[in-house]
Amino acid sequence: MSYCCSEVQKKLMLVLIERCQNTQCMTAKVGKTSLIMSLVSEEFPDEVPLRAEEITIPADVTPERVPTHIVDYSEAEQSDEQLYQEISKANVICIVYSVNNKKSIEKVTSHWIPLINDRTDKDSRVPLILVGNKSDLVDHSSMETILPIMNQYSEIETCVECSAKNLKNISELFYYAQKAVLHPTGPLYCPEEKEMKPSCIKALTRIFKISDLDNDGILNDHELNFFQRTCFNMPLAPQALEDVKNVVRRNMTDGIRDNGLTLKGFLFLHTLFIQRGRHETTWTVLRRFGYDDDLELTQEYLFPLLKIPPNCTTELNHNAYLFLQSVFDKHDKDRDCALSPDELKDLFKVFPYMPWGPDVNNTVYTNDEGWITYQGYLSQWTLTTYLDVQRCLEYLGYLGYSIIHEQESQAAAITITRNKQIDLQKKQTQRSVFRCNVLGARGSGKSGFLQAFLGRNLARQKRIREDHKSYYAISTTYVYGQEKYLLLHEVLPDFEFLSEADLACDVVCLVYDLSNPRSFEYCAKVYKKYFMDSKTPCMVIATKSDLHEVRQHYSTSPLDFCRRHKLHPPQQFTCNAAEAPSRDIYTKLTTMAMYPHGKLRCMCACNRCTFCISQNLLNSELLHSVRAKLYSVIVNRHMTQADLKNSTFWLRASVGATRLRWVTYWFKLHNATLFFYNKEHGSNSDLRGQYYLIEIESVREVMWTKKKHYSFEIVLKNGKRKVLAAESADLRHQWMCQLLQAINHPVCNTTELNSYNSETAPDNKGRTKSSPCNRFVNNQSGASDRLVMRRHSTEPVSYLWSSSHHSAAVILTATSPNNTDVDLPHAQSTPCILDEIDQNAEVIELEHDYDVLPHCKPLHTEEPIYDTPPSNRRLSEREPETTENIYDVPKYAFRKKSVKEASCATELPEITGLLHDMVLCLGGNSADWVRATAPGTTCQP
Ligand SMILES: Nc1nc2c(ncn2[C@@H]2O[C@H](COP(=O)(O)OP(=O)(O)OP(=O)(O)O)[C@@H](O)[C@H]2O)c(=O)[nH]1
Repeated sequence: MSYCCSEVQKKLMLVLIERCQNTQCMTAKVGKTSLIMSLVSEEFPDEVPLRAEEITIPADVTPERVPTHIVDYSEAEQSDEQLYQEISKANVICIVYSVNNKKSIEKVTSHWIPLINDRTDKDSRVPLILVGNKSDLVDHSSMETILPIMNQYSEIETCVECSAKNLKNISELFYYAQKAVLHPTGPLYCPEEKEMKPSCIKALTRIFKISDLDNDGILNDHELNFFQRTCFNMPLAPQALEDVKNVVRRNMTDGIRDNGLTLKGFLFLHTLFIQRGRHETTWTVLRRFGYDDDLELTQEYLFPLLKIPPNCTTELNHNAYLFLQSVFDKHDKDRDCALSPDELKDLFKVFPYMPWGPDVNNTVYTNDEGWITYQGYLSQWTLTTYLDVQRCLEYLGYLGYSIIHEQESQAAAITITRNKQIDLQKKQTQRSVFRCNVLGARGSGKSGFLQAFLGRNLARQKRIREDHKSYYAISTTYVYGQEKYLLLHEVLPDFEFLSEADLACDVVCLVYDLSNPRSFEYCAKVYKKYFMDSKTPCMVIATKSDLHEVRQHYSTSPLDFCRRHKLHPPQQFTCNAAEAPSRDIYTKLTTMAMYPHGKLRCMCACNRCTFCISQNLLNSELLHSVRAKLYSVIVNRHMTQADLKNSTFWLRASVGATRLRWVTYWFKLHNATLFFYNKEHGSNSDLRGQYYLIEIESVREVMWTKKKHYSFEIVLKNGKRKVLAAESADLRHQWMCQLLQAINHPVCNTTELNSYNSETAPDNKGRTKSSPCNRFVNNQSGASDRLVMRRHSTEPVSYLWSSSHHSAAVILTATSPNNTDVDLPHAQSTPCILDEIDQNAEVIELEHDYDVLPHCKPLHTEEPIYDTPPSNRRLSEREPETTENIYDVPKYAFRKKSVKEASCATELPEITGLLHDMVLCLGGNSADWVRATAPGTTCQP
């Protein structure tokens, strides 16, 4: 990767100075002005002025692509004051001496270096380049004299011998000057201590943690290759990888573990590069991960430009959820689907500070131990994105989102929703997050209402410390099969001063305590003052319904008030129950937020209008029993429940960002949705996700060649595929039938399916067997339309949604073959097909076609829904950005090194990546060289 001027926002200033203070030197001028003239005109000038004009070399003709100002200094023309000024402005200073003039060499240490150092801070010394001009006049090198000086002064970056007359090494001199500025040693390395500086170690440690995709403390081959590609945009040859590991192995005991690079080994490699004068490799890595010259993350990296138009909100897109899921998975070491305090600390180790305080635990779902669950974790990210998108971008930057997901910037994680006014006009929305402001008098039960959304009853709420209280609560709800986030915000009860933020929301919740006669008045007043004329839907909630209801001291009763203002009748609510409070009310609020126009249809409880009549019908016992009958008839036609009860139903799932692994879930087909759960007979809290059958295009058998797996594949309309496997051919057949039937496919009868049973079909070559005959496509528009219509037809049932799920038509048992901790019946006995997949290149090739599912989490948690909102499922098609590699390094130039190294200096290789570069640097005698220069050894740089 190279740096263009937009990446390195600096102009490089170069000051050339020479010794010319006494007569002797004046007669023996070292030729700095000639050097500048030769560079500019590409010929040696016969006559030179006392001082060259200040020149600027444009960025596009310099190797490092930064504009370079070259400033000449002449004692004859300039005062000391002017010289000091130029020194203070310079980014790099070239001290020119003449190789045939010993005195000019001596003056480097006796005059120039002390003069420059006196005018610069010790910690921010300007880099120096020693330039030995007139090499055409001698047939020996001045290096023997110069190298001890280089060792004495750490600020000397490089020494170059050149000839203005022969034009030898002229451009190289300027190249090194640029390089000294762009890839300075100072921030990286302490020459006195011969080790990397703490800030550099900190930055590289963060980089290591981000690159360690499975968080096992080592970079395995896959991760190293990914790292290599990310930083240097090219893969690493397997042999090169082995060579590097061998070098590290030979030089330190704990640099390699389990055939992977440990953090120690990683830091060792970088120390080695810096000592070898290959700072640019380390800088390339640092800059790729967002660091500037001071080893701070740049503003552009953390806060990319993102314009949010008015009336739009910000949400995370599918890609971002996938990334966050992989981050969660890699830190949830014990696989309990929650982050313990230690796991959370580990997750935020790549942050400069702890971003989540204890209030977060009261904002989102936690498990019984009070640890943030997977769903809680995603909810908190959703909340941050909604409320403070800049902060979200910053956090994503710390986690390395744009790097790991190969995006241009963190902004690629954000979806800016459509203007809300357009949503209102069109009466539909694509948004996934809806905000509900909760208002009510003091003590009316607002906090209780928020906490109840997180499944906490009153007894549990009483354990919350006052200083850990949160004014937000966020979780998911389902509205017509779509998962949506509902964000509740408790507004402080100050009637006179409600700010715009207190009022701006998608739905308002007016809360009063039915046991307190003075409670409703506040709601009525707030409604009349702020919401009566607004288009924001409102819902009145009568809290503490477990207590005795009293008459409200207000001119009208709450029910009459609601009727008069065409509001939904007050909804009774209590969180004072043994169980977790009901979630119905939250679903209603989300529905109102999604369909605000719906309030015109029915906000009454008159039992006379069409809406009320349909509502009663839909809720009627009769309809429920008819539905249940029909359902069981369909199910029983193809399978008995008993047949499937003991079946294992495998699902291919991706765990982490990169590895594919099989996990197993229990599946339940419910209406047009295939739900999958962590455990048998799972409830909402065990739900890991679902497929909407309407999204299924086809179902087909597949066969894994090496072992008998009763697999089949469902192909979604977006091209994604999911491979599932049952325990027997029969069960597979039944499942396929069931799914085909559920998608209204006519081609489903026992004979047809059996005749294409993969067990009997010969196919030894491919991973999967698929023929046109055993592929059933859900392309009947009629069928699809019917499903769509069915979905739409539920819309008028706004606010009447019922959260009750019908009992499972089909329940499959499942186990996680890769997780021996799983306490499930088939964990040991069921064959695992992971090995086969991993070994089979064909299978891996198909990796991108498969959707990613959350990893099986066997333990019970409180969370109700797991998967990311379907509306976010849009994968970016963008190609990864390509970057160029660094230019050639010139010949005959010496970076700082020992006499021994200098004597055998050869042309430096092109940089092609950390490890590749290492191998090239080391050459044939790599191991010997590394041993001689390893940190802590006696070799002097
Ligand atoms: N019996 C009963 N008590 C409840 C219920 N909900 C809340 N409470 C109690 O009512 C009191 C006030 O509840 P909060 O939720 O703190 O009320 P609030 O509106 O947030 O109060 P402020 O933040 O002070 O405005 C507390 O003592 C709760 O324990 C409920 O459903 N039933």
